[in-house]
Amino acid sequence: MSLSVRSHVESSGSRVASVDVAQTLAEQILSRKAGRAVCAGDMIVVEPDLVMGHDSLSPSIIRVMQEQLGVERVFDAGKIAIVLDHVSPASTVGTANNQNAVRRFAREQGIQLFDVGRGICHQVLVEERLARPGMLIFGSDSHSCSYGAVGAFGSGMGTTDIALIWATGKTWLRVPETIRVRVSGRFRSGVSAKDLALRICRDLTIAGATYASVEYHGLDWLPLEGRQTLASMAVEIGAKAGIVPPTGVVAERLTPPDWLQVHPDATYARTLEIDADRLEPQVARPHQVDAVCNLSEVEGTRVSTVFLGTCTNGRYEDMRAAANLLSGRRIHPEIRLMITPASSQELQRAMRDDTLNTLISAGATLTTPGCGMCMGRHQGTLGDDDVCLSTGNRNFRGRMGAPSSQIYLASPEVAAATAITGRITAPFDL
Ligand SMILES: CC(C)[C@H](C(=O)O)[C@@H](O)C(=O)O
Ligand code: SF4
Repeated sequence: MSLSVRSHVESSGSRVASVDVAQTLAEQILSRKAGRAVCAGDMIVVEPDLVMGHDSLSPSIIRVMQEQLGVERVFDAGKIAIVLDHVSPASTVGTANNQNAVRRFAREQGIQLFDVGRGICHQVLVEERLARPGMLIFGSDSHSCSYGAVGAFGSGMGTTDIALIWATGKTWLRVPETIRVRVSGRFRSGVSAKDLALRICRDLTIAGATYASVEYHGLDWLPLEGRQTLASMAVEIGAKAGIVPPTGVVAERLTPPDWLQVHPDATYARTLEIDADRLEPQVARPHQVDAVCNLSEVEGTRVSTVFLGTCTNGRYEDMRAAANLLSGRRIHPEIRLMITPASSQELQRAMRDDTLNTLISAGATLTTPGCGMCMGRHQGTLGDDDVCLSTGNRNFRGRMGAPSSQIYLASPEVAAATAITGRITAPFDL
C-alpha cells in the first residue's frame, strides 16, 4: 500500500502523522501512538494510554516486574487500573492472600484499585470513563477488546507483556489488517446485539479474524451496552481488536477526537454483510463459540442452569430484557437462574426500578457483581452433567466447572425464556 504522508507538529509539540490516504480506525489510533503514519503490517513501538490488570493475573504480573525484571515501581501509576473481579470475593485462602498482595501493591504504588463488588474490569473502565474514544488500551485479559465499544483500540496481553508495560510504559505490536462488518437494518423484537455477535462468530469462525481489527459499520443507532456486547466477542473470532465507530450515543457521551473518522475508502481485508432485520435468535452449542446455529435447531434442549451475567451480557439492559419476560412468572422448578450484575452501578440501576425485584420474585439467585460463574471458579460452578445456557462469551469444555458439563451461549432474552420453560426457548414463543 503506498502512502502519501504529511507530518505536522501539534501545538503540544509532539510530532503526529496526518495522512492523505484513508486509514482504518486501528491505523488512525496506532498512527497517533506511533507518532507517524502507519499501515497494516508495520511493526511499531507504542506507549499505551491505559493498562488494566485484574485479580487473576496481577499477582504474577507484579512478580515478573519486581523479581524477574528487577523493576520496583510502575512507569506511571496514573495510567494503570487494577480491578478485583474474577474470583471476587475470594473463595479460597490462596485467592484471598493473592488479592491482599495486590491491594498492598496498588496502595504502595498509588494505582487506582477497584475492589471486590465494584464489577467486571471491562464494565468498570467504561463506567469510570477511563476508557475513551481514540485511546490505546491493553489489559491482562483477552476480552480487553471490549474497549472498542467506546471507539478505543483495546487488546489483551499475557502476564509477561503486561509486566513489561508496567515496568517501561512501552510495548510493540504489528499494525493489524481490518475486517469490516457492515450491518444493515435493525433487530426485530426478541433479537439483540448478542445474536449479532454470535452470527459474526458463525460467519467468520473462531480463526476468521486472527490478528485483525474488526470494524463494525452501520450501527450508529446501537446503544452503548449493545456495542459492549459486540466488541467483547471480537476475540472469539481471533481478533486483536474490535472497534465500533464512536458515533451516536458514544459521541454524545464521550466526545471523540476529530481525527477519528470512518473512511469508506480505507483498505479492508474483507467485508462481511449482515442484515439485522432478518437475524434470528442465535445459539452457540457446546464446546466452541463458532458452533452457532439458529435457535430453532436446538429448541427444546433441556438445561439445568441459566446464567445471566458477564462482560458480554451482564448489564442493566440485559437484566431488564430478562425481567420483561419473567414479570409475573416463575422460573422452571428444576432450573437455577444465576444473575451476576456486571458492576455495582448496573446492580443499582436494576434496583431503582422493579427489574431486580421482578427477577428475584421469579426465583433468580443474585450474586456479587463481577465475573461470577463465567470461569467456573465460584458462585455457581457446574457439576457433572449440568447443562448451562449462559449469556457469556465462551463455551469451552469444562470452562464453568465439570468437564462433562455443557454450555450453550445465547442472548438475555433467550436466557429468560429458557429459565421459564427449562428448555432452550425463543423469547417470542412464550
Ligand atoms: C482470567 C483471564 C486471563 C481470562 C481472559 O483472558 O479472558 C478470563 O477473563 C476469561 O474470560 O477467560
Ligand atoms: S466476565 Fe467472563 S469473559 Fe468477562 S472478563 Fe470475566 S471471566 Fe472473562
